[in-house]
Amino acid sequence: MDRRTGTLLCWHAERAGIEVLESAIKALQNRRIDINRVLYLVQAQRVPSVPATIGRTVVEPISIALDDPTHHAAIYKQVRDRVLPRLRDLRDSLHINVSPGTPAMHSVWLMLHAGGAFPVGAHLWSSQFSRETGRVRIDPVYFSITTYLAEIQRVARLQPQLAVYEAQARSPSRRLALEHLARYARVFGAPLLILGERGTGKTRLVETYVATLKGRKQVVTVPCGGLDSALAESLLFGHRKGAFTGAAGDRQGLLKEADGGILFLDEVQDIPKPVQRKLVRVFQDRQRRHRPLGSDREETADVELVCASNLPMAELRERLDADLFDRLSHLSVAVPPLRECREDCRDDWNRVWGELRQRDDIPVDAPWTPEIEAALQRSSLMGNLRDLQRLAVLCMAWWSVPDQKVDVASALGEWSRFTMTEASEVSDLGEGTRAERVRWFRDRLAKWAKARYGTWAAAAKALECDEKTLRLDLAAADGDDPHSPVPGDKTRQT
Ligand SMILES: Nc1ncnc2c1ncn2[C@@H]1O[C@H](COP(=O)(O)OP(=O)(O)OP(=O)(O)O)[C@@H](O)[C@H]1O
Repeated sequence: MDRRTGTLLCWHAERAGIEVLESAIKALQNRRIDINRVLYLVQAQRVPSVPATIGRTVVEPISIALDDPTHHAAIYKQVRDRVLPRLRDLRDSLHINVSPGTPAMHSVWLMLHAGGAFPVGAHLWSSQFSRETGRVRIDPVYFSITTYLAEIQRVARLQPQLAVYEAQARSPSRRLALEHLARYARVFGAPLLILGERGTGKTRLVETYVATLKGRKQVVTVPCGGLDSALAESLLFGHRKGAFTGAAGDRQGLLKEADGGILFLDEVQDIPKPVQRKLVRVFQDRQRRHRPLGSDREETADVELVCASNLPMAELRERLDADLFDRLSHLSVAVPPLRECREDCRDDWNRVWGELRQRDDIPVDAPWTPEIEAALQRSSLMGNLRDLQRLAVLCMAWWSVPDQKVDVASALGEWSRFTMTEASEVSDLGEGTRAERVRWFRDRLAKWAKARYGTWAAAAKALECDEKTLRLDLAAADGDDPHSPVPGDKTRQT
């Protein structure tokens, strides 16, 4: 093989000193690459004494202003501005030793290489001192852009960049709900119940926030709607071969599959009643005991249980087996609907936009005009985040590339046709009999007041009733007689 000449680019090794450079030059020589020039990056604040030559190799120090050698962005900027312009003519002759320097410096080399910032034919090397041979060996780094892309795609498939609510919500009601969620999710072993209208982001909260708080990566989500009894049982608990016609082999249930993680029962009220009875045992203690269909042995699993429902608590209680309800409702959090946290609408809007934006010709920033603001403030937003998603895709559809703006009137026109229809179908006054609606209203008023004013005392003061009245309004929604007079509540004694 022919000998080649080239330029070596690397950082000065703070701790090991100039020997690292000498060894790398020697190791490359052994690979028939003669380095005739070194571009030697040194930190401006600590310029070491650098020889003008090493053998026949000329050493050109480049002083880089860096306060913090672990600061990726600062390193990236300095290298891009001060170093890349000096490499332009080094086609097929640039060699970069990525080893000296901090991990942040290594990452910058790799990132620039992946982005195609170096001249064609640039080689990356990694040098290591071998204790066995007492020598430095140098190996090529095969890190092509496709390696990066493959990794990015793999990660994106496993865990897409999911937008999540800001931990510091602006509205008191969402802030309170998230505070409760954080507090409750940290009680390990106890089931957690999350209530909220459809589209309030319950599933997302469980799969991101709750999973992090509980320190469990894997979340096995079971959408419980539409499962018949036999299917639900075999899905959750598994079955043995021959347990029923068509059971050709043993099958592990989702409870076992979620071992070490979280089992999330979404729309838990839809689990068929016979299976609800069997779940009581699972919720009973931390061993999550259950019996696969056709098996005479119980199995256990180390699983954190989380349930969600879009029903209010009182209705959920009616739909669930009483024992199951008792066990799963100890720690419950209600995620407020968007119309009760309008202060958060703009942040939500930006996140929804960011998540749905797929094309580069659509702007990164979500459009925000007085008309959009007014619509989001006025609408009842019965679909919650899904209403924002609908508006976002409509704005994208009505985005005009030449004008670089959205035809807001058209997008909003289409949008309100849907949101109006929904609003008229869903009553803002609850459902059912007068008594049920009154109970529903009192419950919401009490929750809203507590969230709005922070404490029961402050809420009672603002509403000019006593604290006990408000607390009883909550209890009433959980089943107490709404018509029984509450002492001290002047409004209801009339
Ligand atoms: N914080 C967020 N920011 C932006 N988008 C979000 C956020 N949380 C959830 N979403 C999106 O909003 C939609 C509704 O979220 P999700 O499915 O979690 O709600 P849900 O309360 O579980 O609804 P349902 O009860 O109807 O299943 C999803 O498409 C999700 O992608």
